[in-house]
Amino acid sequence: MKTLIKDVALYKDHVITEHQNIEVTDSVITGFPTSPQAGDYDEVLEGRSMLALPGFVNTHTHIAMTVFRSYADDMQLMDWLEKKIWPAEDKLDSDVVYAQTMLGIAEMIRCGTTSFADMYFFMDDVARAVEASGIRAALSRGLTGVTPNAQQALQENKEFYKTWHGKADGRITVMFGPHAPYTCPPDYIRQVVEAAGELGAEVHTHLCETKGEVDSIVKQYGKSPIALMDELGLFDCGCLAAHCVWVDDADMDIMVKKGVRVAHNPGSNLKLASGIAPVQDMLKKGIVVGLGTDGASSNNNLDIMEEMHLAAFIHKAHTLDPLVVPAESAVNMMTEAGAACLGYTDIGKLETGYKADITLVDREGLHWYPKNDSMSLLAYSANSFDVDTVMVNGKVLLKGKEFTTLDIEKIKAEAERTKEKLFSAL
Ligand SMILES: CSC[C@H]1O[C@@H](n2cnc3c(O)ncnc32)[C@H](O)[C@@H]1O
Ligand SMILES: [Zn+2]
Repeated sequence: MKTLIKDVALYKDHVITEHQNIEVTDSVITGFPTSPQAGDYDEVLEGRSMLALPGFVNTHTHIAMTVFRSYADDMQLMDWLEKKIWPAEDKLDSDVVYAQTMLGIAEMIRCGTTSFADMYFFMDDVARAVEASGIRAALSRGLTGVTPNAQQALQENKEFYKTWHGKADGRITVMFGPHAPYTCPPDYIRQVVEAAGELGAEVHTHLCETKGEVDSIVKQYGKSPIALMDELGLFDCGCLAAHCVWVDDADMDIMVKKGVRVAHNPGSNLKLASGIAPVQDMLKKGIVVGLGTDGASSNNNLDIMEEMHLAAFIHKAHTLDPLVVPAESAVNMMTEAGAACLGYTDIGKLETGYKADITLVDREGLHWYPKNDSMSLLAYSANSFDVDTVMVNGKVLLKGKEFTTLDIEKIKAEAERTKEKLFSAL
């Protein structure tokens, strides 16, 4: 199958060049022909007025938490988790998780996302939804060491890896998902490290999200969560760490040394009043920082372009420095750096040999005029309604802002049905 994306503005090597063509063969970008003949292609996508970007990456979410959207607002993290979310999550089942995951995937595709990192429960159902929808994902079974099912959950993560890693034409990869230092005591982290190490799997965790978390870990163990996790070997697995709001210079030096990648979730951090991560310092030190939405209950949507806007804005105000997180840097976090966060080596760039995960953004909205700098317009003016076309692994999932494969009315109905079922059990 050969596809041509014709006459499109191309984001490549961190710059945007007008009037380019992209050739896709099966699942891979195979070139940028200068005079392509339409007759040589099975499918031609008109790119005039569009901007082609590497597919957007949501580096941290709990996808099926769509069911808890607008269920528990205006609370701080631990209150929110302990009083509202964890009791409700006890009632989840595989039917709810599948339906809500499909809803979340549809929302992400509509916003230009081509891959995401998830940590949750009923992960076989999440994987089935990823497989069916055509999106790409790095999935982990959420693990807590303080609950009675700690050992069973770890066993499930192992089985989940064996069943799904590399499946769905390579669109699914599996990580281990130790939830956080305050739910995973040292001995449990050691077991996770051993299990992940045996399989060669990476880990996805929450770290240093709130000041309270850091204070209590320092009090309990005499060191920061970052230093503790380093000592326990978690970073030697290859680690994607969500939040990292309350990290200091010494922590960041460890993160640089151990190649810890950060999922920055500005929307969730603002809504849960957790704080603002020192992203400008992380970037200066060379830490890979991607963007995440976190779950739809602490955001309250899965719109990664909104996170890009927030990232491009809040750090300027927080540091009183308008030069931090410039437009290109914010776009890079949503694309190339995001892909690196998920451990991908052939995704995140529009280059020959890379997987054809491509998002086309329509530049005809009034907010794209006058036609000044496209990078600036994308980072500061655009919104996800501008997303026109989404391709994952060479397959078009959204075209002309319409879904090509998903039955959206059915997805909405199932989301309603399973929400009713869950809440009637609470
Ligand atoms: C063990 S599966 C994942 C677990 O994480 C919870 N969660 C959702 N958002 C956050 C957050 O911002 N910080 C910490 N934990 C979070 C989710 O509800 C699941 O229980
Ligand atoms: Zn989270």
